[in-house]
Amino acid sequence: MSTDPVTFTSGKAHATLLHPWHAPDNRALWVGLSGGIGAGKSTVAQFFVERGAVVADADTISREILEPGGEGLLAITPYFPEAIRDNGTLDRAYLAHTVFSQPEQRELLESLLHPIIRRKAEEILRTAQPGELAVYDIPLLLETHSQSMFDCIVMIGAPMRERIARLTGNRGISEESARARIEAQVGDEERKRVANWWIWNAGTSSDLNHILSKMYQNLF
Ligand SMILES: CC(C)(COP(=O)(O)OP(=O)(O)OC[C@H]1O[C@@H](n2cnc3c(N)ncnc32)[C@H](O)[C@@H]1O)[C@@H](O)C(=O)NCCC(=O)NCCS
Ligand SMILES: Nc1ncnc2c1ncn2[C@@H]1O[C@H](COP(=O)(O)OP(=O)(O)OP(=O)(O)O)[C@@H](O)[C@H]1O
Repeated sequence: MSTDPVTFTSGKAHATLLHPWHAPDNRALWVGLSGGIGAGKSTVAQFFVERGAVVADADTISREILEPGGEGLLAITPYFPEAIRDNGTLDRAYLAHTVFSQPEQRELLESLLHPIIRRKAEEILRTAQPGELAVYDIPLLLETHSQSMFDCIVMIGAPMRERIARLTGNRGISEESARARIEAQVGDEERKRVANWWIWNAGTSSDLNHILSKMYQNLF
């Protein structure tokens, strides 16, 4: 019997089953999807959306709760009053600069927002029925110690140079800002330690789609 890991390859991209896992038979399969900024999580999440999965997106929830009147904005206002504009909206660029240049400010912000984000994500994911996929797209899966929520963890990585190029090119983020966020996140070696599936998104978008299709067949 072969002990080679299961790997699907397309061009420079691959998906490898690093740690086998078991699907539950009486409820939805909960998948944690994570990876560093710009590695390709949202692209993978979209793949799952197109196949009918229930998907919760931590960044989207985080934005929603920071809208005027949102639970998150109310929680952070006493601690970050200078980040709230006169019209009651959040100055996200100002807050980003504050928290990504001062780790203790970032930890404060996270301690206020992460419990709310997690509660709202769980509300969404719990709507998935047995036989369905519940996928949580969460950049800070490891940093928030969320591993135990999931049956299967899919981690995605990509070469640093390409992540920076994709972020500065497609998303209009400055290189300095991208690097500050990368430094605030765990590295790929730590991610691989908990990953059931490891996706290396070093090829084209079509390579990524190809290996995702293979991995998806393997999930059921
Ligand atoms: C600081 C904020 C206002 C900056 O907003 P901005 O619109 O510039 O970025 P956005 O929210 O779209 O996040 C983009 C990416 O930045 C990275 N990022 C965001 N927050 C963090 C963080 N606390 N630590 C490390 N990386 C982070 C993630 O990779 C994320 O995908 C915002 O990111 C925020 O409120 N962060 C705290 C909440 C949080 O931890 N969110 C991450 C999901 S749990
Ligand atoms: N294989 C690829 N080839 C070229 N571009 C890609 C590839 N994969 C993703 N991209 C693009 O790179 C950018 C970052 O990808 P994506 O938004 O999926 O990353 P992310 O991990 O969700 O980032 P964030 O942490 O900011 O949410 C997007 O514009 C996406 O379209």
